[in-house]
Amino acid sequence: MTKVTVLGAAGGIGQPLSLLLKMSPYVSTLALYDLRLAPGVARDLSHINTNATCVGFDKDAIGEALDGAHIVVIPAGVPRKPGMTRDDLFKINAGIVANLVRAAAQHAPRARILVISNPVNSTVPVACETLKKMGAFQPGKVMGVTTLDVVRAQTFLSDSLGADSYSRESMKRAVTVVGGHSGATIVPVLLDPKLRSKLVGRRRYDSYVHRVQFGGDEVVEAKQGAGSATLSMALAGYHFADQILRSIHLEKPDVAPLPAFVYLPGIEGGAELQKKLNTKTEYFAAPVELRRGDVVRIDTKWLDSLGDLERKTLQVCLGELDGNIQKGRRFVQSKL
Ligand SMILES: NC(=O)C1=CN([C@@H]2O[C@H](COP(=O)(O)OP(=O)(O)OC[C@H]3O[C@@H](n4cnc5c(N)ncnc54)[C@H](O)[C@@H]3O)[C@@H](O)[C@H]2O)C=CC1
Ligand SMILES: O=C([O-])CC(=O)C(=O)O
Repeated sequence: MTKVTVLGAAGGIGQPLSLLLKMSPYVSTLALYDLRLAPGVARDLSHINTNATCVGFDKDAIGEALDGAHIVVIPAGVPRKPGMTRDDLFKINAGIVANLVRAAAQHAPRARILVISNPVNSTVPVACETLKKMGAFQPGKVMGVTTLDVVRAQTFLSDSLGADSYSRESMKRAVTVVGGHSGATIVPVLLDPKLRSKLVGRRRYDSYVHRVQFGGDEVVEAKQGAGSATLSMALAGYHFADQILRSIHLEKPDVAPLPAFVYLPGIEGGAELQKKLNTKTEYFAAPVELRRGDVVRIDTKWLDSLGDLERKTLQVCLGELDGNIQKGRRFVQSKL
């Protein structure tokens, strides 16, 4: 019996993500919560003939929505409009994430918390610091969802190499993404040396990396003020949640370990990663190993396949990441 609660379930990401979760054989209860419309969305989904029971909750029923959840997914918050950076969302979304995480700790203390709300590089530190303050922080249970970067990195690699010879499906183990989830902090890492050699031309590599780093802007511009990526994000969020669900149900992962933006000092492999990267950063996205739905180890194998250009991209990432992290930490620490 596995309960998943979606906070922000009536939004652009929340609705299709809830639809995908309703199709999951691992979900027995799907609880939808939003400030508006969640009971309506839940009623709609509840007519689908899959086993998960889908229930929607009004704004003042967050406790009930969260009660006993094994996984809490948070896509609540405002999205970008053209001309904005993810960091511009911090003012509103940091408070939303802090309040929702506080409620999750109270009503679902054993839940894995999957943070989608932007800016992830700061909202994950907000979540972790909020939990630390409550004495409820379990590092292996808080994950920033960066799967969309991996989905894009695979799609754009196929585009860049020529989809006729290098299909999108065949890219699944060819590239991962580490670092963070905004602009220069997004670092694609090619795992297949043969493919790397095909991208060697400096300009080709640079334009590939740029497209992965700024893929979000492409969607924001194309949607002309009506929001950011929702459908591709719902799929990516579902892929990530599916790996957690499989792990809870003692099933083997069906894809290469996905990255998540996590708190390094609390997780095995975190100190090794900091040492190898020569950084003190406390948060970083890297492929993670799961056990019973929790992150138990950070994978460092990808470091062995780094090329010179990737090392440079990583240095730029680390330079930028710290400011995002400190912003999140300060937000919580300033609220005594
Ligand atoms: N991690 C990632 O890769 C990605 C993250 N995002 C982020 O996801 C967030 C949501 O994006 P969309 O779904 O497009 O936005 P949206 O505006 O369509 O939906 C957000 C939903 O959150 C709800 N909400 C706001 N405050 C809430 C609260 N306190 N409690 C419960 N629900 C609340 C709203 O009522 C709305 O239904 C944004 O911050 C966006 O930047 C978007 C794409 C990718
Ligand atoms: O770009 C945005 O604001 C939404 C997002 O995080 C993405 O699409 O990667």
